[in-house]
Amino acid sequence: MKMPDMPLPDGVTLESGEDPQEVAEALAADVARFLVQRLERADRASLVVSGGSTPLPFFRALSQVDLDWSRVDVLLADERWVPEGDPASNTTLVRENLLQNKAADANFLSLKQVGATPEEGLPRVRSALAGLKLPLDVLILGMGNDGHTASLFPDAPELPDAMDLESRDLVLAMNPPSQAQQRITLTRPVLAGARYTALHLKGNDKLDTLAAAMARPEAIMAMPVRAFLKPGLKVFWSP
Ligand SMILES: O=C(O)[C@H](O)[C@@H](O)[C@H](O)[C@H](O)COP(=O)(O)O
Repeated sequence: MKMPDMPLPDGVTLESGEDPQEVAEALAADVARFLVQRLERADRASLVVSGGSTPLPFFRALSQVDLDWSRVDVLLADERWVPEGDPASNTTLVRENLLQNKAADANFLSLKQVGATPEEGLPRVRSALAGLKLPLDVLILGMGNDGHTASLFPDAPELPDAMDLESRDLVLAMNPPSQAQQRITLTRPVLAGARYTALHLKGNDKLDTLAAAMARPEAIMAMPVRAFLKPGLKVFWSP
């Protein structure tokens, strides 16, 4: 694939192409290879995906892959606190596009549980995730142009807790004033421990944001995605 001319932090790789579909398929093939390897060594594997608009072709490509999906636990890195079926629901996006075809046998662990607010729903979300083994196996992150990833938003009052590497919380409620919906997110220590991490980006604007994130690696609270620009990260980008 063609690479944009961009210096990357040590150990971070970039795969890029002109065609978003082709890049999504390359990511799906890479993820599938990793999942198959994990399933040779472990009873189950976890696959953590992000919502938003970028992952749709990746979900559809991955859903066609032949592997033992009955041993894969799928969950979201973050969710908007809206009912299933709402156009903003990441759960609905995943159910309709990833948990289909060959992947219909996967076990889905939902971050959206009963409760008027994410704070109220947290105990049920923790119960839903009780069987999840850490470290996570595969993590696919997205990124917003404010430098958020998952629901680690720079303007969320809960950000210091969610970014705390000493925190033992698996999930936290997030209330960023910039967002239309309340959120729930896996915390940084959980996300950052994943065995395989990819950052899936689409659009020239995202490349500019990535360059801005790389320019000041230490300022992670201003752009939380910076916390994930570390050795082993695979960036997949298309215009
Ligand atoms: O629920 C969400 O919104 C996310 O999980 C979020 O972190 C997303 O990955 C980025 O905002 C990128 O979103 P786009 O793919 O729509 O640009």
